[in-house]
Amino acid sequence: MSILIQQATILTMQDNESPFMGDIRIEGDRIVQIAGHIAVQPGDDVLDGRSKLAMPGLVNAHQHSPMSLLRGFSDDLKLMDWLDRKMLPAEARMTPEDIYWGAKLCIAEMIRSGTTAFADMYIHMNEIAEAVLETGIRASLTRGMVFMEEDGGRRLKEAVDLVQRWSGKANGRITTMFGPHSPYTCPVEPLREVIAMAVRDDIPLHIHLAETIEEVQKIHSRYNMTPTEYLVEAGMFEQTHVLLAHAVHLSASDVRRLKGMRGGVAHNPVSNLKLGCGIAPIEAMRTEGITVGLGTDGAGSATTLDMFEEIKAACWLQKLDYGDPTRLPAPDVLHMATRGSAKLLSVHDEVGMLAPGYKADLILIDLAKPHLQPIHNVESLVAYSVNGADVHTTIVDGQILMRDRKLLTLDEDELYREVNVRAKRIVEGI
Ligand SMILES: CSC[C@H]1O[C@@H](n2cnc3c(O)ncnc32)[C@H](O)[C@@H]1O
Ligand SMILES: [Zn+2]
Repeated sequence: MSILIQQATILTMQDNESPFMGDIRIEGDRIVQIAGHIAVQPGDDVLDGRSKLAMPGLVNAHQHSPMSLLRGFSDDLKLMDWLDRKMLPAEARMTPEDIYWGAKLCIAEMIRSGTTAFADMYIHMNEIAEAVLETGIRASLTRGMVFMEEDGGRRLKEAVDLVQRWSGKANGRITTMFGPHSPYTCPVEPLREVIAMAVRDDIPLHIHLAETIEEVQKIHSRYNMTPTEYLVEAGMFEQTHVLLAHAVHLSASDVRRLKGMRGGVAHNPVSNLKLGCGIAPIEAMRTEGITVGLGTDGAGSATTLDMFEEIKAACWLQKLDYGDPTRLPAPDVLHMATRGSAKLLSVHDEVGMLAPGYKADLILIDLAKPHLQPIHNVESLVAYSVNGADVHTTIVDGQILMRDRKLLTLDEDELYREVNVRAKRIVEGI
């Protein structure tokens, strides 16, 4: 199967390369050529790129995909109340089939808004993997582990099974991590056990860190440390790649401690804003050379999975925090949402950039709209003006998942019927 995109404005996200007009040839799952003009070959599926911008698909570095079923069910609460009183009781009622449909709802929204890969942490991960397999998106899947009660090793066994069963599946679209949920739900013994297993088998870790001031207080009263120090003391950063979600409440010395870490931080500005968590010190992390990517968190908290909203919110927060509009400029935030997040998912050697040899994970944005004209600066336009509804075409692994805004791997009517019935049953009486 070959695809030829003709005469698009191309933003490759390669270092020091300005946007230019040209063609992109895709063969199988890879980009094979990018040039000013590429001849059509027999059998090519030709996509008209005129008035469109081709860029790498966005990578959502922190998600809880089935929480799309809980979007709008419980808003305007503090994180711990929201989790304990609303989310956990609802999750206890979710069947594996609910998880499957919730993940599909989430994936539909992501494909529609230009996300081509995501990092997920949840329960019943086999069903999420099935949804990823069917829909064609790329994902790094993690069985989230809360160790506050003895479970006879069930969660850890499920995490190991996920890795063994799904790593590298779907032509490499599916990868896996281990997911101890957070410092406040993982006492040191099981945490050390997971870290040792991750080191032994070279499996990356995905964990929430320092999301709220309450978490900082809790960890301080339990261990007389910051949440970051707690993970450092447990040996988390010694030999493993770690994806840290949130990292809002880091002291200056916490940031220095993370310098040189493998992996990095998934910044979730919309969720942090909505839950009133605080502003993550993104500019300080970047100064220390820490990789920062962007994520949404689950739709239960963020409400939207549109990464273009995260891009805007990330810029606005750093500018506001420093009282300085030069902070987190457009090219840097786009780097975070593509190459930065791809690094957090350990796929940066083939995802996050448009280049020959890279995976064909890309989007076409329709620029023929009043809010996207005139075009002075493509990167500014993408960061500050584009939104998810402007995405015209989404391609992952060389497969077109959305064309002219029609989803090709999902039946939306069936999807909306299923999720409405299931969502109502799950939340009833909570
Ligand atoms: C055990 S699977 C993952 C677990 O995480 C919960 N969750 C969703 N959003 C957040 C958040 O912002 N901080 C901490 N935990 C969160 C989700 O409800 C699942 O139970
Ligand atoms: Zn989360």
